[in-house]
Amino acid sequence: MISKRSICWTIAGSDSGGGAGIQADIAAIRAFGAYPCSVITAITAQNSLTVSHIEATSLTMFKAQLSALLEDLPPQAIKVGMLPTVEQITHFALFYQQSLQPTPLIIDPVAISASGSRLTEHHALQATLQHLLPLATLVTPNIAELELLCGHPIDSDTSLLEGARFLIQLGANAVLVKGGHAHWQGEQACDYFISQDLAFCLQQPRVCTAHTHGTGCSMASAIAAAMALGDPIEDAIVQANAYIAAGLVKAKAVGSGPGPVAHTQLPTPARYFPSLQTLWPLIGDTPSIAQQAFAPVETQQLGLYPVVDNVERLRSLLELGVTTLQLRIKHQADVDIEAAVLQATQLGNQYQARVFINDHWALALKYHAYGVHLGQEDLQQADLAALQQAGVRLGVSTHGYFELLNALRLRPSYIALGHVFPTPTKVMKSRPQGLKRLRHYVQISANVPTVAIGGINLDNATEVANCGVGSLAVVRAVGDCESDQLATTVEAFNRVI
Ligand SMILES: Cc1ncc(COP(=O)(O)OP(=O)(O)O)c(N)n1
Ligand SMILES: Cc1ncsc1CCOP(=O)(O)O
Repeated sequence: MISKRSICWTIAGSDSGGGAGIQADIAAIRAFGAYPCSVITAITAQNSLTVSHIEATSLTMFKAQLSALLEDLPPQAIKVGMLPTVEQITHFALFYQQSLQPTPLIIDPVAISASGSRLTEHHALQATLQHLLPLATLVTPNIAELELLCGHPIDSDTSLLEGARFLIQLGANAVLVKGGHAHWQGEQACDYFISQDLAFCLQQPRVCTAHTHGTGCSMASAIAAAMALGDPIEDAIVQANAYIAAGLVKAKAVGSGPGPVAHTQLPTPARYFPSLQTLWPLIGDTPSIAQQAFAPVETQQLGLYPVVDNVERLRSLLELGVTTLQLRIKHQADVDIEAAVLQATQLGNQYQARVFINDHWALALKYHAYGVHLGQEDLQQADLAALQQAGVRLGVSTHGYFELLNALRLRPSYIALGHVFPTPTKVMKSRPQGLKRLRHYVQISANVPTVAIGGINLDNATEVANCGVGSLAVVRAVGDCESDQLATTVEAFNRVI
């Protein structure tokens, strides 16, 4: 049963041809597993060749739909497509502020159909800029829509980014410019995401097809659906990008003109997932990036991976034959960290084990540790180029699709995927990812060794291992063991992984 918690509204026009507008939105929202509710703003008479007639819904009917839904089916996210009249735009802006804020609001600024027909009143553009954009969690223009909104030609990455920045200056929280028609980009199509503090592009080989009808509507709805289900905006965008890539590959003609993007099932196969490029200069930051892959860990199967906070426990585990370990010392003011890193590194060398140092990359570099484990925030401070050149292995934490792509970009020695289950060990900003996502993340990680972490114990270790991960990282399952139980616990994990 779909719970009330995953209701996603689409506020858009009906496409009688079935490929775009409300019809596409409902298909995409359903495919993601959210529950679609609709507010119809206009009825269009169209087929795959042309739009022959448009009638805006009366303001009374528009208001009635919004009120009916609000009363009984409040949304977890909203997608707005075609709003054909100024009065609909101004009414919705007020209604959203009074009754719906801060529900995520994804605005696809539809103004012209793919066949070239104008879909909105002349003054609708100005009203969108003035009333709607400042409320947007995300605006998702294509190149033609961005040109209309910002009033200058978009014919290069530079003009595209200027256009996106203009929308942010108007108050939009974030902008995703879809690069499907950015032909200067050549064989690769890039979707650009820009917000105040993050800028990245998602790159895919361009799919050569004429059957792109409904791509914009479906993309914005997919993002809204993923957010309704609780995904953060970056993860929603990555999934929507993969969903559309798969939809374009599978798209077919239905009438005699361009056919609609296909609506596929999730999870989408790994080959449809984009690669990520960061656009650091845009937000005034240029962290060090290694040019080459990090030194390998020599195996896809790192096995049991205890994460411990003291050198004595590390030594005991080495004596029991554990070959992958991490020293993770946090918030222990009385500990001499440098001495602990040196000892842990020396013990690792002595037992020929893989000892990773959490966070303290400069000390790991100084004492030439086997490896370092870093979180996503740490990646911006660490001298990654120096670590890679020194042959220090790199493990990276990830907590979702976006962070996974960000980690893959660095070609690390392993990728940690978590947290799989709830854990009291650490205050987490993200949700538990669960086994279904874990399995999907392993597929997307391709040949990079994977490590699962978070809430793993002997009761659930087998089902986690069955997701295809090469390693199980545990804090409590080994750290909380009495010394006399340590050997039995290690043996039990070794039988699983
Ligand atoms: C294998 C492995 N995965 C994740 C972590 C988490 O590290 P932590 O320092 O607690 O947090 P972030 O680095 O993810 O911010 C780990 N230590 N080991
Ligand atoms: C450090 C860390 N990073 C993600 S979850 C986690 C804690 C895992 O601890 P436990 O194995 O006790 O659940």
